[in-house]
Amino acid sequence: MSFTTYLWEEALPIYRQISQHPFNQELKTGTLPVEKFKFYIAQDSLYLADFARALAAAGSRAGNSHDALDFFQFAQNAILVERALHLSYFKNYEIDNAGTKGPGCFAYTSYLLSVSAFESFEVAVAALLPCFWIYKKVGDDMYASQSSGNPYQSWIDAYGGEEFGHSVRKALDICDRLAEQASAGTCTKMREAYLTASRLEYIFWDDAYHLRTWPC
Ligand SMILES: Cc1ncc(C[n+]2csc(CCO)c2C)c(N)n1
Repeated sequence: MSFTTYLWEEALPIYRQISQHPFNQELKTGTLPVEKFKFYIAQDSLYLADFARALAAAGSRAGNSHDALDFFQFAQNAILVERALHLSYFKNYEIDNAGTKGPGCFAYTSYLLSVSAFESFEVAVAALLPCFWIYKKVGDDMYASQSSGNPYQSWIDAYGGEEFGHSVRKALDICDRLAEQASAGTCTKMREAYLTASRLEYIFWDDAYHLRTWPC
């Protein structure tokens, strides 16, 4: 069994909760209240800006130029996605300001930035992987059961598409190759990082669903 297949199985209970979360169920059927989608989009634009920095920081510490280039390309892509979000969704949904990070977005971006700066490349790759893989699976699931006239269809199309699938495959292959060469101790840290980032993905959606901001 490949390392990433093992990761998927270990984190399956978290993925199931994400996939069954009312935010994603209502996004899929198009019944998600618009203020929850707007909250999510604004937080996601703040997330993507830091996610791109984390990808570039991890890439700068890659062991070879191929992996570095892939991570720099992922970083470039995250910035382009963020820009597209601003141009289209911010305009369509009349969001004039992304505001500041809420608790889940803050926790997730702070975690990815610190792992990418202070842990090994291997552990950083494992922490950055759920962002790709969980979105691919969530996107595929929504793509497969489309409801006609869904106002959120363009969001679903972005993550269910082929081009995105190619990036996910690359990230998975890098993670598997690194794990094959890593010590048992590093593999344990990779698993922990993957699980932590998966839980933070859950919290990100849960915060949007409950429009959660700081308690004080
Ligand atoms: C909270 C949150 N997690 C994951 C993604 C998905 N995502 C963002 S950028 C990118 C590809 C980078 O090249 C992917 C897969 C998101 N949008 N928001």
